[in-house]
Amino acid sequence: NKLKLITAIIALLTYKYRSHAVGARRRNDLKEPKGAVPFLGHTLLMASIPGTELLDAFFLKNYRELGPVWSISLPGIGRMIQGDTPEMVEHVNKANFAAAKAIREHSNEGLNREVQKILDYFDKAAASGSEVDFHELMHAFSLDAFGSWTFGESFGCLENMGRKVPFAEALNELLEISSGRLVDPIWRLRESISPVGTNVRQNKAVMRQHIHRIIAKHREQDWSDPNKKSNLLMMYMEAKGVDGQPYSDELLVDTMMTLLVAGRDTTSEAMSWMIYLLHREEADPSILKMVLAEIDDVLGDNPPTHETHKKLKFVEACLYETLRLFPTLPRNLRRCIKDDILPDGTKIYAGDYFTWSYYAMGRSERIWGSEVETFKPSRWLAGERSASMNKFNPFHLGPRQCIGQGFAIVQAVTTVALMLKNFEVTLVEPGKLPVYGVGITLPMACGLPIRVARRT
Ligand code: HEM
Repeated sequence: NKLKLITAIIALLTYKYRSHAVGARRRNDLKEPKGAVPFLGHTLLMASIPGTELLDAFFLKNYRELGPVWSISLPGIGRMIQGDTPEMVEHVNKANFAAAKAIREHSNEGLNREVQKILDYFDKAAASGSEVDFHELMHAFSLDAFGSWTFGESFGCLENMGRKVPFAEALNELLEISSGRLVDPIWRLRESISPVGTNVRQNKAVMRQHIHRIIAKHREQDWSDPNKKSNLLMMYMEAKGVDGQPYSDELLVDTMMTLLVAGRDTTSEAMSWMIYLLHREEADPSILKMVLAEIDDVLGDNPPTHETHKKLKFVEACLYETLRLFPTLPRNLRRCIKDDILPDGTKIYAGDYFTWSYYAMGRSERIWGSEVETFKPSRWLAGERSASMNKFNPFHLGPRQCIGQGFAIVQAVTTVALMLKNFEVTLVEPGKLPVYGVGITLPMACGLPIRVARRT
């Protein structure tokens, strides 16, 4: 009898979960990619696609074949409804989030100092004719620039290219591990029984101790000195939380870690994709010409300042256009807290995930029309800019907008402007589209080899 009962339960469960994952609701009203299996839903399908093809071979493909609304189910996660229209993304994000305050304070001085290190590095590479992995260089630079701006102290990655910087190593390893979690529903179990869990703890400790040291150093300085140099960490140390109390050191460390993780790869990878798009074989040469003309005109022989960067409108437009084609935060998601109906009538239930792909939206003919494939910075210039922003913002719009947007734009625009003002860049493989890596952001899996020559 027991055996019969067990068989009956298994048969019942197999019937119930015949086409979707355990824990997810069955939805006949939603389109789904073919390939779901009992209990596991779309897990095997997703796992069968190499991470380096996931955005194109899964998200973009399904968007093109199934339309802007479709859905998958994954065990341990549940139902994920993918909705890639500006209206749906806006609707879901109108939830009651407290608006984050944008970080507007940043110092050009620290940034210019870090960019100078790249120029020195390029000078050596130009003299020796050697290749530079631009993608790797940008990762190192962004971490240093972030340290300079946030704590008034660089991490020294640029000076130590090719050598190990413990903080950077720990960060890289942690980012890689967290990217792996995205495609592995049982990552908790895997990490608890493998050395990966220990790695996570050790790397976190390296990073946290470093930031604790910097906080302690800041506490020792004379805060009454009117000439003291301020930085972002000091602003947080002076701020008070909702309870009226200053932030604890643990919270300060968490905050710095969050900013670091949110800001380093997104910005550095954006610069890599931008340099690629401006110099690839099929690039329209008139665009680079306009970039150079603007840089020469605005910067002349002076270092960039807050004022000059505001005038580099075409360079900024190139950055936005880069982020349309290669959004360095390629996907996003929200967990719905209440039952809701999307603007197209699709029902979404509490506990379901709503997900959207900036990558698919940036490449959608439905949204951009026939020139979707063209790198056309002018769509982000006055005249077309607000229409483009309404369709898509790679920094997100509304209350959950990226708080580092201002910093990212200043950093990317200033850095690219100073590099191109001084150096002519050539891609080693101008006809080859870099393969993107697996990640929360959009890295180049094999880097971006370039050569540089002093611009005359
Ligand atoms: C090209 C560079 C960047 C891109 C494409 C980007 C993109 C985004 C996007 C799309 C969001 C919204 C996430 C969500 O809604 O869940 C976001 C949030 C955020 N970004 Fe950025 N970001 C960039 C650079 C930065 C930088 C430099 C920093 C820090 C200095 C930063 C800090 C943050 C933080 C803290 C949030 C969370 C805000 C919140 O949840 O209220 N980002 N970013």
